Amino acid sequence: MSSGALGSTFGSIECFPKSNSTRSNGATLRIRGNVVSSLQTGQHANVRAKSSTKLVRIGVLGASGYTGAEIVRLLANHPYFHITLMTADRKAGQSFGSVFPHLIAQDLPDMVAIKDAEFANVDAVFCCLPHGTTQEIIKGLPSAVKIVDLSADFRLRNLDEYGEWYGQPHKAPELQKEAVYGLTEVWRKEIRNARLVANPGCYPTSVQLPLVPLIKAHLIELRSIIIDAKSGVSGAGRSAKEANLYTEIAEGIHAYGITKHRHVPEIEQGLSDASHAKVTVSFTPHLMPMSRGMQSTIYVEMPYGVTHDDLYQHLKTTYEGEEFIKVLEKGAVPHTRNVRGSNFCFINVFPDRIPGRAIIISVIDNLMKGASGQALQNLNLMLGYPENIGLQQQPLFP
Ligand SMILES: NC(=O)C1=CN([C@@H]2O[C@H](COP(=O)(O)OP(=O)(O)OC[C@H]3O[C@@H](n4cnc5c(N)ncnc54)[C@H](OP(=O)(O)O)[C@@H]3O)[C@@H](O)[C@H]2O)C=CC1
Ligand SMILES: CC(=O)N[C@@H](CCC(=O)OP(=O)(O)O)C(=O)O
Repeated sequence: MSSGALGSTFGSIECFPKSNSTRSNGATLRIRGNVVSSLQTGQHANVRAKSSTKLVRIGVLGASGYTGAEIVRLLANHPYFHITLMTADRKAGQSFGSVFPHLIAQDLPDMVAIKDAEFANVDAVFCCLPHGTTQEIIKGLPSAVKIVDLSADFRLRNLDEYGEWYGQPHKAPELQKEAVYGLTEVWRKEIRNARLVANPGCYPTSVQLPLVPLIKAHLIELRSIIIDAKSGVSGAGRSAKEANLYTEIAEGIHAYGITKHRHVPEIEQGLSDASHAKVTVSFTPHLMPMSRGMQSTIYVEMPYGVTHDDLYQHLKTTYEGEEFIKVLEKGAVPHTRNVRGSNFCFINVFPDRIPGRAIIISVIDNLMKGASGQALQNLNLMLGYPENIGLQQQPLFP
């Protein structure tokens, strides 16, 4: 099912295939007319819809962090998912509304420490924990529980590479084998059947969405791919760090992780899969004085005879039916502010003044398509729902 078809499905939920109405955990979902209208009329009606259906029980591990809070925000508009477990570390024992007052209107369980979490009451989890802590926790989950892991712990297939870039040996190699990489528009078929999805990093999402189709179509040279990327500060998580103080970030921009950022092997794995050859990239991330948003400006060389217009047309055709990937009108510059708070990725292609080269710009919201938005898109797919449920909010502006 392409997400292009989902727009119409969303407005006529009674037409879901029968197979989508019975869950493997025995919970039965009855989709009724009132759910359709509640989807269209927002939160209040949505609560009504939730109470009239048997819901998928969701755990949010690391709910007191930025990506956890974003999942909770999105699930407020999800008619079939209901949060039954939330965990925190330093903030365990606190109510979610006291930690995130903007979400105080939701009826949610208090946050507990992982050691006190009761997984018998969950059907699926979003794991929003720091990398390194995630592997052991996931290893202990009941096998029936579906998992979308937002950390980097299951993204790299090569465990030696994981050890090298993350500075510690992998603690769950057997689980790594079953993990499916969650770049939805590229691995949709595999994600549908997965139990464990490794949600991509934010930078790798913004880079691979434009480059994977172009590489598959042999429209760019594999050598000399240069990625200049910029992120909002929420990309670094919510825990206090001196380098992320307002005074260190405001009114300036700086590069970091030059030549050794841990997203390099993830990007190279995805591009190498697309080309069936080893691809290497120059990648330099920068920190920007904004809370959310991410831009990757990508400089590529084209084979003789290929023009930037060929790249543009190919991306336009590839993503024509996709709800969340928008290749803009020719010449329009993607702005991070135009995707803020949404699951969109905006892309465009420009000719370089140097013949034979092109410049690709891709923007996302790092907390949405770069993390929690894509994670929800994936869990929807894994559980047989239309992938856009809970994700149709438009960008915030200004
Ligand atoms: N922020 C972003 O844009 C993106 C983040 N990611 C990844 O998603 C994951 C979560 O990121 P983010 O939400 O930004 O991080 P935060 O630092 O904001 O949140 C981390 C969460 O994990 C909890 N936690 C920390 N240490 C432990 C531990 N040892 N055991 C159990 N729980 C713990 C924290 O609890 P408490 O606060 O109570 O201490 C908090 O709930 C990370 O792996 C990150 O790399 C991926 C893509 C983008
Ligand atoms: C601004 C900032 O610090 N960003 C983070 C990337 C966030 C992300 O996607 O991290 P994971 O790969 O760990 O999931 C960083 O550069 O480490």
